[in-house]
Amino acid sequence: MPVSDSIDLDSDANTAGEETPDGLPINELFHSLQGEGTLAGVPSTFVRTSGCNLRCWFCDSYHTSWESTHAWLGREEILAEIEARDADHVVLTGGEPLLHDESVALLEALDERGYHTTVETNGTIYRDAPIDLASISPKLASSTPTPERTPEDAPAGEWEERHERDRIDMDALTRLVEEYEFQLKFVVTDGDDMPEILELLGDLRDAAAVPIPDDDVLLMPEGATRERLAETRTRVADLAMEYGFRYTPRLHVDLWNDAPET
Ligand SMILES: C[S@@+](CC[C@H](N)C(=O)[O-])C[C@H]1O[C@@H](n2cnc3c(N)ncnc32)[C@H](O)[C@@H]1O
Ligand SMILES: Nc1nc2[nH]cc(C(=O)O)c2c(=O)[nH]1
Ligand code: SF4
Ligand SMILES: [Mg+2]
Repeated sequence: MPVSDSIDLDSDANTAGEETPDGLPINELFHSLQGEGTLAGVPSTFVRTSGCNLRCWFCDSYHTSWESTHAWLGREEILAEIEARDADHVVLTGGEPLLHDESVALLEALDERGYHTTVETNGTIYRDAPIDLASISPKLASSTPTPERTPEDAPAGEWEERHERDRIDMDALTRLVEEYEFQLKFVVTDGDDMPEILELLGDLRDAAAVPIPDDDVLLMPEGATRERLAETRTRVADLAMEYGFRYTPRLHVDLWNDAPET
């Protein structure tokens, strides 16, 4: 059920506007199977924050980035919604969840309660928090919203420069891989993406004080719908075999296509 349907939007904590000290802008909160990465298939509660510092043209969470919509939920309300869902894995995603100071406090509260936490992040922001798996998806040049590749109704061109400037922060990436158990999950369309992935990995391996095994590098096919995935996934699986990286499916798209709260 959409969080906006299950929660009283008129309560003070949900007033749209400034970020409250103990609350987060929440786009949706739901129970599903982890669809991506090394924990694919694990029953998990997803907490999707609103707001992003990037604007990938392909973003499958349009309402957290291009057209940010949300309810404001207090920390205790979020915890109660999570506890009501009975999964011991929690996935904090967005939007970009690490934009928000409050994400740290939420992760601390989840850690105290014994949850396994995965944070889905674009890797541009480092925060010190109890994160069990940093699921980092650095954005390649092919994600940049050029005027030809901007979603319908979105402001054309406006975000191109900013996205291109901010999509890689080597210091943040380095700290994330050094401090947390991690996976690097690249969204791939075709072989043209591979030189940039190899270059980025080379730079990160030079910068980081920890090993970055190929086993922790995952190629994920670009596609927010079954139709689109049918075009990209075999090509991306072939690239994973060719380069010796892992392939990750997008199980939730196979199972539920682009339905919300899946
Ligand atoms: C919506 S993002 C939120 C977390 C964070 N902003 C990020 O990009 O990692 C969650 C995951 O979905 C991936 N993603 C978004 N749109 C996609 C698409 N069209 N095809 C494949 N993966 C996509 C992102 O790369 C990321 O791994
Ligand atoms: N089932 C499911 N698995 C996911 N893994 C990462 C997701 C995300 O949007 O961050 C996601 C999602 O949206 N749904
Ligand atoms: S960084 Fe993540 S949430 Fe932000 S626009 Fe890209 S895919 Fe969407
Ligand atoms: Mg998703």
